[in-house]
Formats: sequence, C-alpha cells, structure tokens
Amino acid sequence: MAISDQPIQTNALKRRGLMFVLSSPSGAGKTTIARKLLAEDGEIAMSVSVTTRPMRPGEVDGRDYHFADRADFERKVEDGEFLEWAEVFGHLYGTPKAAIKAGLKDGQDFLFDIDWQGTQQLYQRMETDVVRVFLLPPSIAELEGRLRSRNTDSEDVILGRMARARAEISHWDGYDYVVVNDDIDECFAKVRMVLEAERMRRARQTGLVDFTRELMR
Ligand SMILES: Nc1ncnc2c1ncn2[C@@H]1O[C@H](COP(=O)(O)OP(=O)(O)OP(=O)(O)O)[C@@H](O)[C@H]1O
Ligand SMILES: Nc1nc2c(ncn2[C@@H]2O[C@H](COP(=O)(O)O)[C@@H](O)[C@H]2O)c(=O)[nH]1
Repeated sequence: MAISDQPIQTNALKRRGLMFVLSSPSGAGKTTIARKLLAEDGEIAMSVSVTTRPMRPGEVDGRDYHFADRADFERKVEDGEFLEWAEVFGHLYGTPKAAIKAGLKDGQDFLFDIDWQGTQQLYQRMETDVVRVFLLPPSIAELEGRLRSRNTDSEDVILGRMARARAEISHWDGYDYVVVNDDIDECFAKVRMVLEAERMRRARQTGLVDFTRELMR
C-alpha cells in the first residue's frame, strides 16, 4: 500500500488551542451551557478566574474561581499576571495569563465565562485565538425568572443584575456569534457546532502543512 493510501488520522493533526468566550447578561445561562460543554467535550478546559467576590454555597476554591482579597488581586494586576481583568458588580475578576498561554501552544482549548469588558481586552491582546459567543435570553421576563429560580442571590443582588441587563445586552455586536438560549439543548447544540467549526479553521491547524505535504508526495 502506498503511504498516501493509508487511513488518514485527521484527529491526530496538531493544532493550536483556542479561547472560547461565553458571555451573556447575568442569568441568561452561560454557566449552565459552560458546564455542559465541559462535561461533554474532552478537549476544552475551563479558564478559572481570580475574583474578590465572596464564595457562594457549593463553590470550590480553585475549581469555580481562585478566591482572593482585594490587596492580593491588586498585586497580581501590578505584576502583570492577568490577560484581562474587570470590575463587575463591585468585585474584581481576572484571567490568569501563564497557564493559558502555555496551554494554547499545546493545543489545549479554554472556555471563558467572562463579561464584555474582559472579552474586549482578550480580543485586543489575543485576537486570532479568541472566539466570542454571546448568549441572549428569550425575553427580559424570562431572564428575571431564571435569576429568581436560581435561588443564589438576595433581592438586592437580583435587582442589581436586572438593572445591568439592558446595558450588557447592548454589547451583543462585539461578538462573533449570538445564540438565543431558549431551549437549553438547542442552545447547547448550536454552541457546540460553533466550537467544532472554529477548531477546523485552517490557521489553527498547525499540522496541516506536514499532512498535506505527505498527501501530495
Ligand atoms: N434554557 C434555559 N431554560 C430554563 N432555565 C435555564 C436555561 N438556561 C439556564 N437556565 C437556568 O437559569 C438560571 C441562570 O443560569 P446560569 O446560572 O447558567 O446563568 P449565568 O448567565 O451564568 O449567570 P451569572 O452571570 O449570574 O453567573 C439557572 O438556574 C439555570 O438552571
Ligand atoms: N472580565 C471578567 N469577567 C469575569 C471573569 N470571571 C467572571 N466574570 C464575569 O463576572 C460576572 C459575575 O460572575 P459571578 O460568577 O460572580 O456571577 C459574570 O458576568 C462573569 O461572566 C473574569 O475573569 N474576567
């Protein structure tokens, strides 16, 4: 059998990882979709942010966030340890730089649950690695219903999140893909399609040069 007649191991082709950003107004469902993606896709890992906000019941330090106090966070900003950072709802949130940069080189994909400010900063710094997906709720009433049924926040916090919702929605045009999260399964399927397609971008598939050279030999 000639070399070029052997089965092609396309899933073994080397590629650079990507930074998959999921943003939405608070309560639209990005955490829900992110958890499904992490459970069902073995090639993507969560980028775990540093935050100064208090831990919620059920959260685990190092898994959901790296929890830090303000002084520690500000020191990390000074030391240039973040790819991006922002203040959201009165607390600081930031993306640690070192692990992400090393992982991308090794073909690791990262999932980001960050807001529009962080997305803009990431895009400015790492444009070609970033894929930006924005989730919208089917309606404002449904958004409020989801925040309430989540049962994690006080009335004041819920009102604060609702007050910011319209401003957050106004950033929809800073994203590459926009998906309405009405039915969870449908939304998830669409988000997954975007991820699969983006993995096949020619520029990310660093193994294509050798592979096509071999095919053409
Ligand atoms: N398509 C959907 N239909 C009904 N409920 C949903 C849907 N998607 C998410 N939810 C529910 O809505 C609530 C809010 O979802 P989630 O916590 O994922 O939002 P979020 O965008 O991550 O919010 P935050 O920015 O505040 O972390 C959760 O209780 C979740 O189970
Ligand atoms: N710019 C960044 N935004 C972040 C980061 N991590 C989370 N977030 C956003 O904060 C709000 C609130 O999150 P919550 O977990 O406290 O409800 C939400 O919009 C997240 O997307 C980050 O590293 N950078």
